[in-house]
Amino acid sequence: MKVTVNTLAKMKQDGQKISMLTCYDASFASLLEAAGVEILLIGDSLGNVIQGQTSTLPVTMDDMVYHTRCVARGTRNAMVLSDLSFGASQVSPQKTFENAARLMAAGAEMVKIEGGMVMAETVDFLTTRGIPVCVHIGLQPQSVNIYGGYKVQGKSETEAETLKRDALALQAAGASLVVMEMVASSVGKAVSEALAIPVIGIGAGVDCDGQVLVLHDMLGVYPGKKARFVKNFMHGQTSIQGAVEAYVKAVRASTFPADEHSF
Ligand SMILES: Nc1nc(=O)c2c([nH]1)NC[C@@H]1CN(c3ccc(C(=O)N[C@@H](CCC(=O)O)C(=O)O)cc3)CN21
Ligand SMILES: CC(C)C(=O)C(=O)O
Ligand SMILES: [Mg+2]
Repeated sequence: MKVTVNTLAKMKQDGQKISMLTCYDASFASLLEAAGVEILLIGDSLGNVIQGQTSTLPVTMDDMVYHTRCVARGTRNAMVLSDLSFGASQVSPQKTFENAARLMAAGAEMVKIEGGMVMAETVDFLTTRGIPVCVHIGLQPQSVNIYGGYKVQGKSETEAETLKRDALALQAAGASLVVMEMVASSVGKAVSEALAIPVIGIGAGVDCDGQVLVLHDMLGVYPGKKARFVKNFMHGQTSIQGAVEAYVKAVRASTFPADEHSF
């Protein structure tokens, strides 16, 4: 059955964990959805894992549209979610809509935007005009040059409160989904409990409503630096299908992420 915003909302209500993985092409799209992955994210991490860049900043909207088309052709039931690339969502709600519309025309069913409270107006603009939005809070990789590195976010009590306040404001603005990256497990739990919409964590602890990893990280084929939140699911498996099924099973059973993958 087709995974929609309603499916995801019901899964949160029923306490069923949501599995999400990044995906960049049609062959992996059909493999991932056959293994039970609910959401396929065409992430701008394709800059790192497909293009060999050292950050996501050089990725263009043309790149995102191309990979979204590839994934959409291989997908029947999973939800297709695409990142807006750096520069595509920062200028104005109007320009963001134009870029998001390109992704939707290419086969995306929801778009993801990095940013906190500052993106509330944009979230409202898109969602009132037909485009469901996922907001990416906590560590926002497109802001790596502001942070001076990929660092855990929401460390102090006040920062954690700001994160929760931002998430609530974005939900009120119409967001359907949250991705929360690299925050303490206690923050992941608090934000997931505070929100009605599902929160998908990456390095945000086991108490989020779902989990996401970069495909190449969880298959152990990315040659770059491995973040603490990454687990190689090929260990003990003899096929990629088996590794992805093990990931889905671990997310559903809340055995991933373990403490060793959390902050
Ligand atoms: N292959 C890949 N996997 C990713 O998860 C990913 C990308 N690429 N590209 C875009 C962003 C960048 N991300 C990153 C990149 C590095 C760290 C990292 O080095 N983390 C360290 C530092 C922790 C700290 O300073 O406290 C870690 O040990 O987790 C984390 C997330 C997540 N995204
Ligand atoms: C790490 C995930 C959440 C992402 O945004 C990406 O793959 O680009
Ligand atoms: Mg991204």
